[in-house]
Amino acid sequence: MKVKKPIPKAKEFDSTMALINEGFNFLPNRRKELGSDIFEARLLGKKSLCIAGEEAAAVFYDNKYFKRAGAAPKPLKKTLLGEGGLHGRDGEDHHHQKRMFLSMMTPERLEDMKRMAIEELDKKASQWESMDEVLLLDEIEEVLSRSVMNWAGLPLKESEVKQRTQELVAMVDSFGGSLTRFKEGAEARKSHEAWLKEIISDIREGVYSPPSHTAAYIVAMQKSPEGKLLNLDVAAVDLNNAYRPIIAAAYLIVFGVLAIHEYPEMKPKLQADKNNFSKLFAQEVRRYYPFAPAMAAKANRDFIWHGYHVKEDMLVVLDLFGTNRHPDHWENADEFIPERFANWKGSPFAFVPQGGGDFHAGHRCAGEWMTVMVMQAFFKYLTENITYTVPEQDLSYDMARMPTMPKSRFIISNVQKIRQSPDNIINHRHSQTVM
Ligand code: HEM
Repeated sequence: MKVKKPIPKAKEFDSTMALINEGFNFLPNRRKELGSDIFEARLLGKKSLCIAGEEAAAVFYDNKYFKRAGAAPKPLKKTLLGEGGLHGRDGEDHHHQKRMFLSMMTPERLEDMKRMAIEELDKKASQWESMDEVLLLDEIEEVLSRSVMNWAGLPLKESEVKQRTQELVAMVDSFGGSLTRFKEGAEARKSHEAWLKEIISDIREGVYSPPSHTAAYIVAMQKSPEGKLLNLDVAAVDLNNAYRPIIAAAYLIVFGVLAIHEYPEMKPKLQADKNNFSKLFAQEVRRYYPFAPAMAAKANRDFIWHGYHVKEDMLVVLDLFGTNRHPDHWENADEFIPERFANWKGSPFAFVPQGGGDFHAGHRCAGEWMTVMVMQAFFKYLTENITYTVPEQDLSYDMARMPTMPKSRFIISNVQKIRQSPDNIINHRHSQTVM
């Protein structure tokens, strides 16, 4: 970890606009310019400490030093995260709700999600065969949205699929500073939460009875440590948190398809899947391509770190994207090399595309196992079960847009199914193991 003393400051009086303009590169750019993995910057008018790397992540995810209450910016709560949900909780209150989320992610339930998603993908692929051009990002968003709402036990009517999918997509696509996307995300959240509140009320009144292992049932009937059902608004936010985020995997799946296109040697390796290559590939896609730029927390006490006095309530921002590419931990960090994961010793703090630390005790993403499993299964399906061509298009991606994706949203043509059934993917043994 590179630390310059005294801890340097970003050049701008307030760096919020620079963050919006530079996007994923803002934190890495400043670290490079300042020669330090720790620097001070003013963000949204608040003095903040920006940090990166394995050691930084270890401190950031230590509950002794940090809390989440009041850390997330307001616009994020109106769109991506919702208000009052798991992300902003601390201590036993957080642990209690986190246990609920993790109870949904049993191996059986993860298998259910993989099967449902691959079945939907296989149905879509049949339609793609008669289409001139397929907009892959949009199609995968719909596949994931249909399957995850089914997985979550929601009563989704065919006539509602478009609307509810668009709402999930608008919430996920809302961060990063664009006013239009913020407004769409906020509207989507209002409409989606209103729908979820009706469903939760129906479950509580016995009017609607999804299976007891589904997210809808679990959240509707979840009780606080004092034995009370969750407040309806909070229950809607948490139920949404239990399935909406899989939409983020659509962006990463499309980036994986981009990698397959740009590095032609990947396709035969994925098909052969020697030493579980598809898992290594999914991990490298999560490390290399940008999705979540950073996380914010607040210091819950005064403490000194690398000679810097972190004051209670100070905002601290961890560079997730930059940590995944930190040269201290990753050799040739800016190159796409799935094999690096074959001998990777594992670290809860150096590889943080979905947050770091411990699943139960901390804020590490509750959906990480599901994400890896779904990504791996999709990469296998897209290389083993169909063939397609990639027409001329703009596949570049804008690092200033958060979240980002290939500008063309990845178009494929001439799709042909080469297997009648998706069972080879559904029953594949190696993608059944989680992390
Ligand atoms: C590509 C897919 C995904 C990405 C990039 C992603 C990213 C993240 C990130 C960065 C965090 C914050 C970590 C922190 O607070 O320090 C998080 C938390 C969370 N994620 Fe995900 N996530 C993904 C998929 C999922 C899925 C599929 C689910 C559930 C089905 C999910 C549920 C959650 C929940 C409930 C939290 C809050 C955990 C807590 O505060 O304790 N995520 N995710």
